[in-house]
Amino acid sequence: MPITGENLIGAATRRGAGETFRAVEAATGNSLEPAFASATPTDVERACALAAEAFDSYRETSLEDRARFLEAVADAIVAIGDELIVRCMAESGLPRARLEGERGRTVGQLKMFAGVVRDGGFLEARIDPAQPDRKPLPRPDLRLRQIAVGPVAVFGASNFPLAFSVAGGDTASALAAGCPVVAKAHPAHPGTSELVGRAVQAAVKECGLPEGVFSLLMDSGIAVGQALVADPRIAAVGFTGSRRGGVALMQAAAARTQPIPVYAEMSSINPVVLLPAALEARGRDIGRAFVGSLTLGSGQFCTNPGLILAVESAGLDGFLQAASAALRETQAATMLTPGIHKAYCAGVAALEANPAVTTLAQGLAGGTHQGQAALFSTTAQAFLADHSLAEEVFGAASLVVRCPDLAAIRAVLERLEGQLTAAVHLDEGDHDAARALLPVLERRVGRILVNGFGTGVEVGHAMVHGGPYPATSDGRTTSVGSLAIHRFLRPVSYQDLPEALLPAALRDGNPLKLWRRQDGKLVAPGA
Ligand SMILES: NC(=O)C1=CN([C@@H]2O[C@H](COP(=O)(O)OP(=O)(O)OC[C@H]3O[C@@H](n4cnc5c(N)ncnc54)[C@H](O)[C@@H]3O)[C@@H](O)[C@H]2O)C=CC1
Ligand SMILES: O=C(O)CCC(=O)C(=O)O
Repeated sequence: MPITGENLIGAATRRGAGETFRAVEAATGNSLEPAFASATPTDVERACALAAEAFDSYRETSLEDRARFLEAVADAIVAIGDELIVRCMAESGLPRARLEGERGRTVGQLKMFAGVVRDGGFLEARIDPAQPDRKPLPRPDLRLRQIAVGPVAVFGASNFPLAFSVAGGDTASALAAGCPVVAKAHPAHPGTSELVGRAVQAAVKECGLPEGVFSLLMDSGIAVGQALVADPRIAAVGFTGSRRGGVALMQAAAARTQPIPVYAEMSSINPVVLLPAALEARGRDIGRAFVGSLTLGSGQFCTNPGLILAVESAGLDGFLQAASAALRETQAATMLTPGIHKAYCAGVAALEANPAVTTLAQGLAGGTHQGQAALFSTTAQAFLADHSLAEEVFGAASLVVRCPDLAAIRAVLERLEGQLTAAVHLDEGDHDAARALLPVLERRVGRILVNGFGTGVEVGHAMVHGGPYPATSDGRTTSVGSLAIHRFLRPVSYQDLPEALLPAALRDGNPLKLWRRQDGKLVAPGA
């Protein structure tokens, strides 16, 4: 499939008339062909108009047709073949095995949402039958279902060019909910974006859906994204990226005449608590496993373990020795973009220059575009006194906070902003300490895990990939897993509608065979 550098606007391909730009080969910094041209305000307007036009018909597609469409998108992505992986490797610097795995996750995610759609549970159908004889007042017939919110703007992430990008979790969950999507390609991987975008475009056509169900816009800067969020036809935004970018989109959305929700997944340092019994029993093993998680994908995971908390002990010394030894042998790895590499180097330099911070170990030095892993330590007292130490350094750097006691660990956790994950390493002897920390962790994070690290999010039904601000803009939601669909739904009540006017999900006789809540009680289809 040739990459042309065009915008995909509904069924059409259209060369933008805005500023041109090229993808950059992450490993070398060289430009890649072809030239991409940024979309213009007219392109944004056309994509949003088509999305609005498609909305009423797309959101009422049958559950089976919508599920088949999601599967067709998955199949079309697989059908691109190796060309997708090769282009993505060049643009992102990520290795083949990682990207093949990420493609599997992307396809699996689309198929999971196909299952969610077929099941129909997301409609949350509820029926409170009329009680005409109720005293003192009769009760009306009330029926409720969830409907799609409207066209969704999706901003792909630089660090997951497939699973969190053009046909990633935000797009899959929005399409599953019944929302058309206008995606804004990340300028770090425009070729990958176009290939995936063309696969979605082909699936829309193959399934006979209105063309406005999907569009893809290119931009070297932020103008297209700003125009998209400001467009009155866009009803919600999905974003993964920097805190600065996410906050800018939240502000743009809030400044609209009709404000809309922005679901932004932004920054997180993912505290890891090492409890005393676990450290004493296997501090060295935990140290080696920690370095594996820290350096995965050159540390470019929002779930990266950026903060380690432990009480001073021989076990902690063992952890630090093993982690430092493993880190010193770690190869430097290509980072996603020169900008991300520069930001990482600046973050590491700031830690090195901080008098309260000690450099424990560094990975092997690398080339111009490669990130060198680094491990630092400080004290709980210094951490609590210096807010800059809690800032995300996006890459393979982590800070160990040496604590005098468990109370200091708790004080550091209380100081942290919202996080995506917290990991606790524990043995049975640590259960009392862990129990005492759990309420703090629940207040701070979206996912609590034991004896592991947060990198590598499982896509499933019980997953929360979210957390209080600034981990995300709305801690009540998740961007991974089937619950992500709820970001793009809203409930509507139908009072006293004649049967002929009711949506199928709420009709007598339950034609869609849904689980429904009847007078508050869950009733199985056919019951
Ligand atoms: N926490 C996380 O999951 C991630 C964090 N990052 C952080 O973000 C930094 C930069 O990485 P990027 O991926 O380029 O993130 P970014 O936030 O700068 O850009 C992400 C997307 O949002 C758009 N955008 C950014 N600012 C905007 C604005 N003001 N108005 C409209 N659109 C805007 C960009 O064009 C891009 O499409 C990294 O160095 C890292 O610190 C990056 C990737 C993931
Ligand atoms: O750890 C993962 O699998 C996902 C990480 C993520 O969401 C991100 O880095 O943006």
